[in-house]
Amino acid sequence: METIEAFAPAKVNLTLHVTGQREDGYHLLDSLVMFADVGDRISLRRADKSSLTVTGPMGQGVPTGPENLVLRAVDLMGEAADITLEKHLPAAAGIGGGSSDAAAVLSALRDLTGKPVPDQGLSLGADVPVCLAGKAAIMRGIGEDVAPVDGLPELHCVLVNPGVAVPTGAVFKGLARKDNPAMDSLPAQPDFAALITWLQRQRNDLERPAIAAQPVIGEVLQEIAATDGCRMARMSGSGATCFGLYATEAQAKAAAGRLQRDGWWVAATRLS
Ligand SMILES: C[C@@](CO)(OP(=O)(O)O)[C@H](O)COP(=O)(O)OP(=O)(O)OC[C@H]1O[C@@H](n2ccc(N)nc2=O)[C@H](O)[C@@H]1O
Ligand SMILES: Nc1ncnc2c1ncn2[C@@H]1O[C@H](COP(=O)(O)OP(=O)(O)O)[C@@H](O)[C@H]1O
Repeated sequence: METIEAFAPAKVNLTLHVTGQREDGYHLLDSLVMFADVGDRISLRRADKSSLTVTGPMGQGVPTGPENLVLRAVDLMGEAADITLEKHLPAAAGIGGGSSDAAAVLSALRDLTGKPVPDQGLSLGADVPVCLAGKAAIMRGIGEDVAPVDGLPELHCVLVNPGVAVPTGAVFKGLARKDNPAMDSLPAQPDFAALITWLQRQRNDLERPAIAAQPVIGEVLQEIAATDGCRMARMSGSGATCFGLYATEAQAKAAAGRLQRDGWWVAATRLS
């Protein structure tokens, strides 16, 4: 049977405004999301019974049982498959590793079988619909409302994770306010300078509670901001991964070199 190779890119929340809370406890978001050119790699083959092998430099500690989001994605599609998941992204890191893996599997099985993806995969996680869209988008609701955004410039970026896992639910619980202002409207077809100017006026509302839980995130942000050419530094998702944005690839690569520390995961990448 045919083996399919799929790429599951890191998701970066360039902004993350928490604008309210539903009765079931989930929070309403307003977030500009882009995708990196670093990510996990998946190979998948339909089978009579599902199996999963996890490999790769960041594979340690990733669940290999039915709780892994790739197996839950196969189940959701009513299929069975042998999967090898090569982990390059840190888990529980605010860059959607598990959600992006799940979305890659959903999309591969949708293409292979012609079956639709139930509810855009929302039942697997609030980040799955935007990962399934797989391109720059504004995400609203709890994550189910995804509006693709065209005309953004590619961004040179450094991602830094200090090796501490931050549980998403706990960070949301630490928010002082749930009803923060939404994003300003995004300028149409912004160039790099205009996008940076706009981004600097927006926020990640989860940064403060994440830093309270893991103060090292504050250090990471300061260290990124101090690198040559850094135009802005912010945390992605519920952390602990933070990003820096640069005008050139050379600056992003030089910054990645300077940010290497024992136990830190650092990647120079391009966001689109
Ligand atoms: C915060 C975000 C921003 O993109 O990213 P990550 O930090 O996970 O990467 C996402 O909304 C996370 O998406 P995902 O990681 O798929 O979340 P889920 O598994 O659905 O939810 C984990 C927990 O986060 C909280 N949660 C999540 C999403 C949301 N809109 N409101 C919430 O309150 C809930 O407590 C939930 O139990
Ligand atoms: N394929 C997967 N890759 C990474 N983590 C996974 C996967 N499947 C399930 N998990 C579990 O999901 C949790 C959140 O992981 P992840 O989606 O990477 O984080 P985040 O939502 O912060 O971006 C982890 O703690 C891990 O135990």
